[in-house]
Amino acid sequence: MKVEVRGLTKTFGPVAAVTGLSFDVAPGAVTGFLGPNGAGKTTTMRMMLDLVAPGSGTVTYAGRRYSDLARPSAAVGAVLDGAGFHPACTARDHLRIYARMGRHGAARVAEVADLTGVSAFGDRATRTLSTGMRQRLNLATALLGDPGVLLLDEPGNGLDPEGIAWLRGFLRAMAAEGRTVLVSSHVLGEVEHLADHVVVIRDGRLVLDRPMAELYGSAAVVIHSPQAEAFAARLAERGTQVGQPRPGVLRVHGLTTAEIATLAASYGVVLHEITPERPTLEQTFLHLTGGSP
Ligand SMILES: Nc1ncnc2c1ncn2[C@@H]1O[C@H](COP(=O)(O)OP(=O)(O)OP(=O)(O)O)[C@@H](O)[C@H]1O
Repeated sequence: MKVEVRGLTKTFGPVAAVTGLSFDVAPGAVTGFLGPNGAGKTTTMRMMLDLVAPGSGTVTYAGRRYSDLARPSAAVGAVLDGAGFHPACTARDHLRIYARMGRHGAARVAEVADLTGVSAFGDRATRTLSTGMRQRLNLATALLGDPGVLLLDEPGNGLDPEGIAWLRGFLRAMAAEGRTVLVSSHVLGEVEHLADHVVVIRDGRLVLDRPMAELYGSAAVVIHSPQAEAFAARLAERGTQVGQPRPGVLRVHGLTTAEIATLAASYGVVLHEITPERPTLEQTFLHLTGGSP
């Protein structure tokens, strides 16, 4: 289900939280929604869920507004900051209550608990849960309606490295099933190995909206070779841009690792190491926007 955000604007008194914001979120992919603290990510996501009324602009899901969806929680699953649990409720009871409210069927409780790892602490009172466990429980709640769209506000908050790796794999699998996944983060590196597409906002305005692959389009390849000088001369002869940062090391532009390895083999050049140089998302962001993230 494609999500279309068009011309969203929201002011809180004198604060312009979001201004004329438009972007699409495509199905079958993970879109990273990035911006520094206070950029307007949460406000945008709240407007996407009809929790905050926009000053102007629209959000549609496959052409329909959130309020016009027949069963919103079966179409759009969301995890926003500050979701509350009844403290005395167990994690599993919390899921049961939400399953009943959304008319999702009792069998879904065990399914989402297994999917998200909540089963491991299902009998514990929610007040005793760690931040990471709460994140999992929020995610499980969002999944009860088996929604085609997932909107997640900083879902990595409070997760340990293992939890983050799990979340990454989980969200990639959700996208692979054809779902539309939007994940906000103020840590640009967090979505680096997760998102297919990035939407970056700052001060409530769109800064960048493009496929992740394009962010790395101009990356160089660094090679180590005992015949670096000879190889550099060969590459330069065929018009390839090549630099030599230090003896035995070359930085090659405009060729893939496979093309370089094939050329080296054809020239009888031994390579010890061949590494695509991927600038971090932070560096790329700085380069593209000329500001600090
Ligand atoms: N209810 C509100 N009343 C007044 N100002 C608000 C309200 N909600 C948000 N703001 C302001 O709107 C701006 C955008 O905030 P928002 O929470 O959307 O940013 P964010 O990108 O989610 O930030 P963070 O990464 O810190 O969560 C901020 O200046 C914030 O102070």
